Amino acid sequence: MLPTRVEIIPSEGIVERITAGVPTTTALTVTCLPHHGVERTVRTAAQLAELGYTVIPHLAARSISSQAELTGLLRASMSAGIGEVFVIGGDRKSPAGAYDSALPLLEDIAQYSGGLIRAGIAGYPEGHPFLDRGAGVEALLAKQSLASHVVTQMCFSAPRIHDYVALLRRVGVELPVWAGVAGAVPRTRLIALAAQIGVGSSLKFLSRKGPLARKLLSGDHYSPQGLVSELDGQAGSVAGIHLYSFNNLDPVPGGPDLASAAGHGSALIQGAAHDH
Ligand SMILES: NC(=O)C1=CN([C@@H]2O[C@H](COP(=O)(O)OP(=O)(O)OC[C@H]3O[C@@H](n4cnc5c(N)ncnc54)[C@H](O)[C@@H]3O)[C@@H](O)[C@H]2O)C=CC1
Ligand SMILES: Nc1nc(=O)c2c([nH]1)NC[C@@H]1CN(c3ccc(C(=O)N[C@@H](CCC(=O)O)C(=O)O)cc3)CN21
Repeated sequence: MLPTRVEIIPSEGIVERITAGVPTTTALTVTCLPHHGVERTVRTAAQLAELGYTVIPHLAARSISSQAELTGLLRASMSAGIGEVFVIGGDRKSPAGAYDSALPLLEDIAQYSGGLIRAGIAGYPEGHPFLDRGAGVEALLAKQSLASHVVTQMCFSAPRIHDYVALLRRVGVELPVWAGVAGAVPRTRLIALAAQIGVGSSLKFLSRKGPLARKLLSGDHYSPQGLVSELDGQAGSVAGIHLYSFNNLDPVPGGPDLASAAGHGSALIQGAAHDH
């Protein structure tokens, strides 16, 4: 069974919700949204790390204003026992400082942490709103010597993820790839979020697939369980599952109890299974 990490948004009250319902054995990643800022991400990640979770804060280059701010963020992370971050350009329209994309930030993280912090970088199996496929792959090639793994944008198709991993291997990207999978979130919210973050085309792809799409998107909640089983069944292609929870941490009514979840049999994945 593939290892799973659960992505959360550092919104008000999230630490309390997590401690109430998520076992400390669940690895968590904390997003960095433009309107939240990076300090909030690192503060939340440090709190959760001190409570015993393995936590990976997202550092968005365009939200970091200076090298001094970066060293402060790294110090706070390392003193909470955090040994890994996820580095992205970030959605901020104009950069807050000199870091305008992931690469220069990765370089400074390696330097200031003395190579002690691992870094994940983003991959786009479904394409990207403004990076064409070639530019996306070029960016990965430029970053790979400073990174430990790739995490994909939300994706809804196992073959598409496998094709993407094969493409990366062909062009010389050797990093382990974690497949980005949407959690058991309400279907209408998932569709709105997908459009917002630029994976709308991926959902259109699904809608062309007739009965399969209807099955995936039917019921109140999307269920990632089928996709996760397919990825599990093809061991060796992906290194793990990165579950975008969108803070939907509550077990779906009638689903299994999240607090008793183990491994990636997490209720966050299984919760919506009864929908189908
Ligand atoms: N996949 C994910 O989980 C997430 C993706 N994103 C968004 O995906 C985009 C690419 O980020 P990375 O994959 O880290 O690429 P990157 O930072 O390595 O950049 C690749 C290329 O895109 C340009 N670029 C990056 N962010 C930009 C932006 N906001 N506006 C205009 N140009 C930009 C860079 O200058 C560079 O030429 C960003 O907009 C990022 O915010 C944001 C958060 C999470
Ligand atoms: N372009 C891009 N930006 C991202 O931030 C991002 C990706 N792609 N792809 C993968 C994940 C998905 N992410 C998301 C997407 C939406 C929300 C979201 O729920 N936004 C709420 C605001 C939440 C809040 O302020 O507490 C919204 O209504 O916009 C959070 C993280 C973060 N990641």
